[in-house]
Amino acid sequence: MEGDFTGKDVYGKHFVPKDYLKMYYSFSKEDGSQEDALLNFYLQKFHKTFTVDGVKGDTLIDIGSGPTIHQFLSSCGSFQEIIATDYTDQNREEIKRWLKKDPDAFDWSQALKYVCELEGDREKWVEKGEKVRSTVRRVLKCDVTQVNPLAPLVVAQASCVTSAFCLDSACKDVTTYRAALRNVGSLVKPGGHLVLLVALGGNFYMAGEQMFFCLYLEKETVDSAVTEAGFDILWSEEAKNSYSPTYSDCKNVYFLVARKRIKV
Ligand SMILES: Cc1nn(C[C@](C)(O)C(=O)N2CCN(c3cccc4cnccc34)CC2)cc1-c1ccccc1
Repeated sequence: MEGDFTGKDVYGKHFVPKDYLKMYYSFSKEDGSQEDALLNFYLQKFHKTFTVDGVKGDTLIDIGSGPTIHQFLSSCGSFQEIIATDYTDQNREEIKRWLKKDPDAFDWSQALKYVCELEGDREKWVEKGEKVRSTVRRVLKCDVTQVNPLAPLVVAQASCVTSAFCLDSACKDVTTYRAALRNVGSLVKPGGHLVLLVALGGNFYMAGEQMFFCLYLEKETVDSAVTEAGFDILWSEEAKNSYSPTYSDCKNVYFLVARKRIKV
């Protein structure tokens, strides 16, 4: 089942955050389920990057945040400010609902508890939520196909840029993917870090009843695009895609941490 490229307009019109969040971010009731395994993988790798390996700095920009905040749970203690961004209004609104403690916001408590357990005290999950809320200061529009993805705003280069499942969904081919990686990489200051979470080996994913395009990527394609964008890959790790095959045909999920070369 292959999907045609899902243009930006399709996202804006047909992407329903609540459907997506229910499918990909609802912890199952029984521990250790297949679906949890993948979310736990991302949370463990963000924990390794920021809490164990100590990647830190002044500002972190998250590109293509979608309607999620799981990607901030480990980094919120390592940066003075986090800027969340997304292309679609409904995703930015979903993030703002959670930041404002709107009763209709998605319940991230299971993910908060999991990350607090990784940090050694599961009971600290309420404080962790408040820390995320105080660190995510701005929620901005982004478009990775623009040379300045945050245009018309000009934002100072950041110590770290993270991007989860964005470029693979936003780029129609590898040429566009390489260009988008250069665009996103331009937001990182020299010596700063780039953290990517990529779906590998697939063509589509579902959000509710709607099919969305996913660029078919292999690890080597991502690695060479990151290197050509001016970064040295520090480490990376793959995990099997344990989502139901009806959700997506992607084979693996790929976590990568890279550092921007300092031009001498
Ligand atoms: C899980 C998962 N989450 N997501 C992220 C998701 C839901 O697609 C999203 O909300 N996004 C990314 C695309 N995005 C964009 C779309 C068009 C143009 C954009 C221009 N700039 C920036 C962003 C743009 C808008 C936000 C994808 C998966 C997934 C992927 C493969 C297999 C299985 C699951």
